Amino acid sequence: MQYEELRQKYTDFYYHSFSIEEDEKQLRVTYDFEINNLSHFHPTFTLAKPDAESIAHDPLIRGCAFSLGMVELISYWKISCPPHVHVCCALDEDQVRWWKKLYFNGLGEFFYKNGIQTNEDDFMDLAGGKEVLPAITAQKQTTGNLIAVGGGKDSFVTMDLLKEEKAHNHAFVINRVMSAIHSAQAAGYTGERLINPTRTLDPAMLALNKQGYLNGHTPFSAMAAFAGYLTAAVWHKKYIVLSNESSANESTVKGSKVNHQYSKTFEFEQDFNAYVKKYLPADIHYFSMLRPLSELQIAGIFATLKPYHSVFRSCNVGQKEEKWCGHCAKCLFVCIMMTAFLDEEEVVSIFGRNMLADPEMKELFEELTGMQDNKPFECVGTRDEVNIAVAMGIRRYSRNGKQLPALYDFYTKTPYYHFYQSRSVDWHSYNEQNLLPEHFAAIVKTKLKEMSDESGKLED
Ligand SMILES: CC(=O)N[C@H]1[C@@H](OP(=O)(O)OP(=O)(O)OC[C@H]2O[C@@H](n3ccc(=O)[nH]c3=O)[C@H](O)[C@@H]2O)O[C@H](CO)[C@@H](O)[C@@H]1O[C@H](C)C(=O)N[C@@H](C)C(=O)N[C@@H](CCC(=O)O)C(=O)O
Ligand SMILES: Nc1ncnc2c1ncn2[C@@H]1O[C@H](COP(=O)(O)OP(=O)(O)OP(=O)(O)O)[C@@H](O)[C@H]1O
Repeated sequence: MQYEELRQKYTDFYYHSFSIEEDEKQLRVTYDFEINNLSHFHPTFTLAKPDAESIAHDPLIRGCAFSLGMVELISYWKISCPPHVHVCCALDEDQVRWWKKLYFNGLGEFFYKNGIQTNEDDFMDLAGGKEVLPAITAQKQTTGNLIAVGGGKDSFVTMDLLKEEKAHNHAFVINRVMSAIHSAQAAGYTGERLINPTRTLDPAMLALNKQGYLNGHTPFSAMAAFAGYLTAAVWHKKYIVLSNESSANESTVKGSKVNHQYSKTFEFEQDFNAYVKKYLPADIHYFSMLRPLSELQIAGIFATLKPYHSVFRSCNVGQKEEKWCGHCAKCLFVCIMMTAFLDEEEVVSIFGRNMLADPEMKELFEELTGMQDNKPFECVGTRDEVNIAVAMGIRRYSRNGKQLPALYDFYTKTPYYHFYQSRSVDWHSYNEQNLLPEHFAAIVKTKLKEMSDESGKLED
C-alpha cells in the first residue's frame, strides 16, 4: 500500500487516553489509540509493584505512563501514517518538537525502506489536547541500579562491571525474552531482583500488517527508555543503566542520517535526559554504561567472561527460539568480533558453525566492512571496528597456524587488508561523549586499565 494514498484515506490518528489499573501486586497501563475509519488499538504495559502502596494517581507515574504512550503510538501511526495526530494531554511547543524529532529519526529506516520521501516538518502535525497532567512536585528517594538486559554480550559486560553493587541492583527485561531472562539469571538476578514487565502489541496492528498496511522498523530502544523510566519510578531506582555503545552513532545508510540504531545513539540519550528533566522530574538518571567503549573493547571484555559464552544470544532473528540463526548480519558481526579475541574452536562452539568459512555470507561481510555503501539494518558496530576485528582475527589464525576461512582469505586480497592489517583494539581510548556519573566512569576506566595490562594474553 502506498504512503500518499493511505494518508489521504486515513487522515487522523488519535491518542485518546491512557488508563492505569492497579491492585496490590501490579500496575497495568492501557492505551486507547485510533486511526479514523480503520481501527482502535489497545496496547498494554503491565508491571509488578514492590509493595501494596497505591500509586496510580501519583503525578510522576501518570506522567511516565502518558509518555510511554507517546512512544508506543509510533508503532500504530506507521500503519497508515495519518498526517494529523491528536493527543489527549496538553503538549507545549518544545514537546511537539521533541516528539516529532524522535518519530522522524526513529522511523528513518521505515521511511527509507518503504521509499517514503518526507521531512521532519511535513510527515505529521502533532497537536496536544485539553487534559493537563498534574504537576510533579514531590520527590521520592531513589537508590541502586536498574540494569536493562537484552540478552546479548553488551548487557553481560554491564552486569559484570556492576557486580560489586549487585545487592542494590535490579535487572530489567521487557517481555519473556528468554535469552535476556536467562542472561539476567546467569548473572545472579533472580526472583524479585529480576523485574519483567509485559508489553502487549494490539492484535489489530498485527492483522493490518498481514493485510499489507505499512510496516517496518520502530525505535525499540526509545520505548525501552520510557518503559525503564516508569519502572524506575515505581521501584524507586536511581539509575537506569543501558548498554548502548558509541558505535550506534554511525548511520546505516552512508552519507545520510538514516540509522537503524537511532534510539541507541548518544543524541537520543541526551535528548531523553533533557526531556525527563523538564517533564518528568525525579531523582532518576538514564545513561549507557558502555557509551565510552567501542564494540572492540566490549567484545574483548566479553571474551574474558567465559561462563556466559554459552548463555548470551545477540541474534534478533533467532530471539524467540533463543538461538543463533547463524546466517544474519548480527550473527556474522558478533562472530567477527569474537574471532578477534577467541580461537576458532571457541567461536564455533558458540555459534554452532563457522560463518567465516561460508561463501554465502560474503555479501553481509562486504556490507559490514564497508565494501558496500550501506551497513546491514541491524545493531552492528562501525565499519572501522569491523575491519580492525577482521585484521585481528586474521593475525590470530596465522599465529595458530590455521588456514584462513573463505571470507578472511578473500579479505587479504582486498585493499582493505593493506590498510587495516596492523590495527588493533585500543585499550587506552575512552569516548568522552557519555553521561556516566563519576563513580560509574571510574569502574569503566579501571576495567580498561586491567584489560590494557592483560591485553598480551588476549590478542597478539
Ligand atoms: C520489531 C521489534 O521491535 N521487536 C521487539 C519486540 O518483539 P515482539 O515480540 O513484541 O514483536 P515482533 O514479533 O518482533 O514483531 C511483530 C510485529 O509487530 C511489529 N512491531 C513490533 C514491535 C514494535 O515495537 N512495533 C511494531 O510495529 C513488527 O513490525 C512486526 O510486524 O519486543 C521484544 C522485547 O519484548 C524485542 O526484543 C523485539 O526486538 C526484536 C528482537 C528486533 O529485531 N528488534 C529490532 C527492531 C531491532 O533492531 N532492535 C534494536 C533496537 C534499535 C532501536 O531501538 O533503534 C535492538 O534491540 O538493538
Ligand atoms: N527486552 C529488553 N528489555 C530491556 N532492555 C532491553 C531489551 N532489549 C534490549 N534492551 C536494552 O537495550 C540494549 C541494547 O540492545 P542490544 O540488543 O544491542 O544489546 P545486548 O542484547 O545487550 O547485546 P548485543 O549487542 O550483543 O545484542 C541492551 O543492552 C539493553 O540495555
